[in-house]
Amino acid sequence: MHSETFHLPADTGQADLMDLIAGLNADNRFHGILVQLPLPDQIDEATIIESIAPAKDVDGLHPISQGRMLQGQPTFLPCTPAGVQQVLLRSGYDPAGKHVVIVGRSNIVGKPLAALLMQRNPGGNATVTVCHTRTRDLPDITRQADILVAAMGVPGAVTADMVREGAVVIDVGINRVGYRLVGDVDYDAVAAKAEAITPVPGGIGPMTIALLLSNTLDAARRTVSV
Ligand SMILES: Nc1nc(=O)c2c([nH]1)NC[C@@H]1CN(c3ccc(C(=O)N[C@@H](CCC(=O)O)C(=O)O)cc3)C=[N+]21
Repeated sequence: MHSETFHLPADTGQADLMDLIAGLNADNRFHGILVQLPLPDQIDEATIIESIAPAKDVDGLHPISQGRMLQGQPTFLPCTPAGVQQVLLRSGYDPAGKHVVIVGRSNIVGKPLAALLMQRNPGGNATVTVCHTRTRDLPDITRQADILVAAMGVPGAVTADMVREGAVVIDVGINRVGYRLVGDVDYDAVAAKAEAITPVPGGIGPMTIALLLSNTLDAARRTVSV
């Protein structure tokens, strides 16, 4: 597999980044393109993501990919949400009929995960609640979760009092605290209550990478027609 990383200076202008993407869109040595987020302030993220050819959008963040996903059509699924879905299915926790509470509404995790898990599709059929910074009585709602997904990007934000005994807890957080990598869940205390929990590191992060490779393989096989 051929792969290249383009490290650009932090002050790169929008036009230069667009030029690079246009070149990669047209270069048939590359089946997939991922623009690492977040981008610096001088660059408009939405414009950049929309400049990626949908056929190479292995990150699943292009509005065409997300629109197709929302409508339940086959497309590149965003890697972290698809990784969460796979870890649930492969661990025996089909979300169908379950109350999934997602804390966090980012374009890269919370919003697309909600769309994915509510689909009338295998791996979907969940009842989904999305919580965020303006949610009132957050612990009240998280305690109703059969499956609780922490995706707010705040280290240790999900504490044991927020989790129902026997819940399944998915920690999407990747936070660097000093030299340590920690999730959004207060792991030890929550693990004592949960039926199952994903650790950080060694949980959803590696699943995200696996789904990125899976999408890239699909792109190379052209199984996704876009
Ligand atoms: N367009 C875009 N798509 C992304 O998917 C995207 C992004 N931008 N920007 C940054 C975040 C973060 N992210 C991670 C994926 C895997 C690990 C991972 O595998 N971490 C290892 C540990 C790695 C270590 O120890 O440094 C683990 O959790 O076990 C971490 C972080 C993807 N992101």
